[in-house]
Amino acid sequence: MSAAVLVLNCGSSSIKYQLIDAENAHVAARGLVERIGEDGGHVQHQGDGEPVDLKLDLPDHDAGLKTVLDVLDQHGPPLSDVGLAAVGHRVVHGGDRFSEPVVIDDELEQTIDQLSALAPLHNPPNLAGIRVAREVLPDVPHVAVFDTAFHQTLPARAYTYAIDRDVARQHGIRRYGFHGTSVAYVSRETCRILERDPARSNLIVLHLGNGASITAVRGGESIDTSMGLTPLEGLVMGSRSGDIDPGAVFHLRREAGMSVDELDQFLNQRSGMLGLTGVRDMREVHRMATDGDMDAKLARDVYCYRIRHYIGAYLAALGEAHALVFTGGVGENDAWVRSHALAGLQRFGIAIDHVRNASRGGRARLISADGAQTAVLVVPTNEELEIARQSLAVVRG
Ligand SMILES: Nc1ncnc2c1ncn2[C@@H]1O[C@H](COP(=O)(O)OP(=O)(O)O)[C@@H](O)[C@H]1O
Ligand SMILES: CC(=O)OP(=O)(O)O
Ligand SMILES: [Mg+2]
Repeated sequence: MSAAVLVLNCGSSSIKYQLIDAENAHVAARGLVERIGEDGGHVQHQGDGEPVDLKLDLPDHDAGLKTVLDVLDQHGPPLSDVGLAAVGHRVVHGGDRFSEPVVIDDELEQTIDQLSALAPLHNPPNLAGIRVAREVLPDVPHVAVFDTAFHQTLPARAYTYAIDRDVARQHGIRRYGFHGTSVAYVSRETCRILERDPARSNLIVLHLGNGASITAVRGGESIDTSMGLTPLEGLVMGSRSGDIDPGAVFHLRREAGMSVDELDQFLNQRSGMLGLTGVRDMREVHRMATDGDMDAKLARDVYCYRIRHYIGAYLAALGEAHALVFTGGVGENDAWVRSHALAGLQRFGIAIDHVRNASRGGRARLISADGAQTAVLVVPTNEELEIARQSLAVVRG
């Protein structure tokens, strides 16, 4: 029986896809569709032949996804030959309804639609992808894998905001947490590498990508996480502010005359590293800092200090951490951020070896100093493989 899963991660203007064998982790094809709904649409595909690079206008997700299927047909491997077991969809917000992946039907589509208000940047494109994919691949089960699912174990004291309980209940205002698929994968990998029993392991997982979050994991379960009602809270991100006094929002509404939508856009798309420096990519921030740009230097400092602040909080929440793990584009590649985020934590049992930290390569590795109490690791995430595995498990029951 085929274990092939087509994994789709539909963003606002992009579609990332992989065709994966969920049993042996073999990737038969992967690709990226960019600039959907903008000028200069772009498709990059790597199947079983030469890499494919196409420029064509893609008015919407419908056109984007149909192009993916065409490219698979022409450049391989065609889905008709593969015999798909499932299509796995990344869905960012699942509210408090889903602690497991779910086979998608019309009712689930409606629920994801209702949850769009809580993740306006993420859920609408996720849903657009689901609708088109179900239409063009009607005979394959489609599975939703939620970013929020792994965090459904949060205790009430960690997910409750101190506001009027009736208002909170009525509007679903609580911490949900995101990046859960990545955190679940990375946590399991970490315990496997360290040969630790997950049930007896306390971990702090830092997912530092475009979005960034930190999670405290005890016994394989999330017990606290930095993202909240939406993926805006917590760490400083590429274009999102992370933590900010809500009073600043009222102040900007009154004094700067920003509308609610403008404020939403301001904090989600024009803040974070982009707001502080004018660029969102950490590599660019480093280049500017090296050239002496004071804003870039401050931004790096703010970014790392916020991480350290949360590590302190989660050490206190866990009592002790057996491992601290970096993942995501920044976490996996940025030795400077890793060493500055952990600076001064030796007394808490956290110390990195600078030679190990500076070593490159896409593989999981230990970077802590010999003798340090807490293992520090870099573990590349693989959300697509995790989605493929979870999707296959659901359809096989
Ligand atoms: N070598 C690098 N050094 C520092 N940061 C990097 C490096 N490579 C990628 N990044 C950062 O990682 C970000 C992308 O992270 P990633 O986890 O791949 O993103 P996404 O959240 O879209 O999945 C980029 O925006 C960039 O800031
Ligand atoms: C939830 C979230 O922030 O996702 P991403 O990092 O992909 O933007
Ligand atoms: Mg990501």
